[in-house]
Amino acid sequence: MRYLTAGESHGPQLTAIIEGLPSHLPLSAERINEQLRRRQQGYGRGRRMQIEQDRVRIVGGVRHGKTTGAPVALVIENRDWAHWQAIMSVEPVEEEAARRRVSRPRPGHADLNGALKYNHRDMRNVLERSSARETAARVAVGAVARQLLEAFGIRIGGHVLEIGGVRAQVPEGLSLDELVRRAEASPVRTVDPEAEARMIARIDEAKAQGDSLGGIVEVIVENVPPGLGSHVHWDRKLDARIAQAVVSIQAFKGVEFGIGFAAAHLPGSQVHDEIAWEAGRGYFRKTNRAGGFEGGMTTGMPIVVRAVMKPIPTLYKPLMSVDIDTKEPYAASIERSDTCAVPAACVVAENVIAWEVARAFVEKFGGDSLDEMRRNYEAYLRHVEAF
Ligand SMILES: Cc1cc2nc3c(=O)[nH]c(=O)nc-3n(C[C@H](O)[C@H](O)[C@H](O)COP(=O)(O)O)c2cc1C
Ligand SMILES: C=C(O[C@@H]1CC(C(=O)O)=C[C@@H](OP(=O)(O)O)[C@H]1O)C(=O)O
Repeated sequence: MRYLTAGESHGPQLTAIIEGLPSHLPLSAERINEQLRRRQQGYGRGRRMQIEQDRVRIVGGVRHGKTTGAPVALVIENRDWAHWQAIMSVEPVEEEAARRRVSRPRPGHADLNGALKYNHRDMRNVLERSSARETAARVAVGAVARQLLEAFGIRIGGHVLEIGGVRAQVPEGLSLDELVRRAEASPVRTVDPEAEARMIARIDEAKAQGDSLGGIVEVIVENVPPGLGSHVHWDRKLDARIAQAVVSIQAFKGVEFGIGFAAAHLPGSQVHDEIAWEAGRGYFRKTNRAGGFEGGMTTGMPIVVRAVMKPIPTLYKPLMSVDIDTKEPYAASIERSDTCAVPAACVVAENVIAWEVARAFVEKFGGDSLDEMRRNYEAYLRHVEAF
């Protein structure tokens, strides 16, 4: 499976095309909208989220509620476009004022690198596409993948572990259902009410100071069969694909699986997971420090991914930059901006991970029709059980 997205932050719409979904998959626009709605929430976002009410339109590949096997095309309109039509016009615009030209690149954003690379003296041409507005399209794509995974009982949940240095305590043995229930009820998507209050206070403080905050999110995927991904070639390792997908989210800078970076300072005996077998359960690991992967393949234990988001680059109290016209030092441009988008980014991470797991699932079990996939999946489960 593959997908492409197109569209600018303040253009008319975002567009996504997904190719390679099996036929006969029931696909609900409402379930996609549910993920889009989740992405728009979260304490610390700016005014743009009050303007948008993201809803998907399925404009290809689905008939009478089910996929046909043809590419699935999705559209999400930008309500803000109404205010930006002249600035974002596809046709040439004469007046300078109608351009809202950006000439002072923001440290930490894509502005300067993109301008140098694509030879744009107006950095709006860069920021419009580098903007995390594009994550709405990726969440819609992930929400489709999620519906495929759920048809096979695979479930995904996420929560915020840290914002601005405030770390949540996650109770031992919390079920995925309970974790999701608590995170959904929290404005910062955390399971720890005490940390929640301190995270909110930190966001308020940062906002008052014209500053911004990052954090850490955790995503868990349960009921995954063993053997998704492959050890035989670098670009088929599923943990590596997930890492690429997560770090491709705007402002994400790092990813770890299971105990992650702690593996660097622990001896092997405290890092690797002992293998066991029980009648009725088959093979399993006694612990899950590996976070669900060995050799680039799923072990059958839950996939556990943590990822770091840096603070938002646009600062209301801007850092110094250079005006590309005068080459003089100037405070960077101020575009309307979020203070902290970690809770929203957690939803993005869930959905890009859903996509990668679904892609590996289709590779393993075939992607022409859902029935065919199910036959292959069930035969494989019988093979694993008998092994
Ligand atoms: C959900 C979400 C919302 C974001 N909102 C903003 C924002 O309001 N202002 C901003 O400057 N950056 C925002 N970012 C981050 C930038 O898009 C990102 O830092 C930029 O594209 C540069 O890419 P890089 O940080 O991955 O290097 C957001 C990121 C995410 C995931
Ligand atoms: C639009 C979204 O996020 C945007 C991501 C973003 C950036 O620079 O990444 C900058 C802001 O854009 P604007 O200036 O229009 O408010 C955010 O609102 C969204 O998440 O849907």
